[in-house]
Amino acid sequence: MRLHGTQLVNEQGHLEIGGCDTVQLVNEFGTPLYIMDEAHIRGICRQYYSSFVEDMENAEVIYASKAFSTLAMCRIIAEEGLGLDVVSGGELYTALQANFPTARIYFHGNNKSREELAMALNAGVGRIVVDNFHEMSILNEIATDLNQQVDILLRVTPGIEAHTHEYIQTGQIDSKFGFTLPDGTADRALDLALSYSHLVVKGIHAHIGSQIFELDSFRHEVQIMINYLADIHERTGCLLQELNLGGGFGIYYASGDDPAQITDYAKTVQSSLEDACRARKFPRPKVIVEPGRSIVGTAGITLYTVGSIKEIPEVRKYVAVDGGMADNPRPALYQARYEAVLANRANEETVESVSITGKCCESGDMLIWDIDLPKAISGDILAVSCTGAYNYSMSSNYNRLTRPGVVLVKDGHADVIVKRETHSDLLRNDILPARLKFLQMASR
Ligand SMILES: Cc1ncc(COP(=O)(O)O)c(C=O)c1O
Ligand SMILES: N[C@@H](CCCC[NH3+])C(=O)O
Repeated sequence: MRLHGTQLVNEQGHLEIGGCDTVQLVNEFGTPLYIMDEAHIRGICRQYYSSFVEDMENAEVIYASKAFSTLAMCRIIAEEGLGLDVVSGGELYTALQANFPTARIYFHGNNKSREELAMALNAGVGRIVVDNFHEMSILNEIATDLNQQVDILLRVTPGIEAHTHEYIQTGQIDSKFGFTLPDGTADRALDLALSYSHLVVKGIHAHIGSQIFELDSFRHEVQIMINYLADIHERTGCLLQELNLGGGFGIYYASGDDPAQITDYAKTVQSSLEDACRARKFPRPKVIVEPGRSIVGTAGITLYTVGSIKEIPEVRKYVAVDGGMADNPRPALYQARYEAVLANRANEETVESVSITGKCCESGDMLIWDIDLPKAISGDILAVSCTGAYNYSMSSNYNRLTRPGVVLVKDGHADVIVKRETHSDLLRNDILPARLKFLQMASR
């Protein structure tokens, strides 16, 4: 397993992260357990800040909180000077409860409700990224009622098919997101938005997908978007000066993944902006990027305890852990690949190929197919790496499994930032109607 951030193997042969021995973390907090490496998250935020905000003129980095949203994470992002992308009332509520500076919040989503839009306007979020005609009209109504002028970006679908899993492509024409650019829908949306009394169009947004390695996809996106801004200027006289390019920058999960550096990504954006603006004689707009996965993905690991082991001679050896698709649905959803190590025996030679399965009642509940490990025995601790993004945030209670806790580690300190759920948490919203209570007592 490739080590990331502050991870190392210590003298006891244990995996360490944030100065904490993972075996001790398990003794203290149990498994399954998400661990987040604070120094690594902050280091990546700083790389983004210096490559975009400091090295480029007029740029902003906003963290896509869908990747991992908690109070502590919102605080870290605020402290690092980044903005925040939220896509629901829940993500917005989390940010507000963390006292995140509201002017730095961008509100996304393809089906925002009236209540969510009103919540965003009352909170004073910086930008609403308008996705569709329905939203535009209700947003104008709410803004009129509140007597507010609302700064918006229009989300356009540029017609780019980025090389990534089809479930996480978003820039292609056949997408639920945004106003289609090539067929003129985006033009109609802009004209309508300009006619609304309480909407102020500041710029445009696109997001072409996630876990993208090819920098050319981003270059292509910049060209299309600058051309579009220049077309808008020529057609309407309206000079829009904000260009949000979305997120999507890929990370390393397993061998074969070869992501570029954040600095290369920034240089690609900068040079393609300059080229495209020069070609169209268009003034360089403010550029915004909204990475999620690449800020937290490699900063997280998940610790599990090995339980049952099933060997089918000549076929496969299944090593089962005490979590699975409920805490990490990505392998089942996107055939995502992960690396892992036995955290309590991290120096040992690998001797066999096994497959790591979870404890859900599904054959597809696999975390890793075919991984080389030392001979695992029940009680070993398995650490799966690069689980910081879209794991906790996509976790579920399937099979009534309790969600793991999240521990933030730094310089030998370990703080619980999300409590482990208990069985009673599972019932917190259950209600037994009196009729059923009666039936239950009668059946005893
Ligand atoms: C609008 C938007 N912005 C940003 C992101 C973050 O993407 P990523 O986590 O790939 O950086 C997403 C997710 O794909 C998104 O839909
Ligand atoms: N949830 C996806 C990424 C989609 C991001 C949001 N548009 C993943 O885990 O890879």
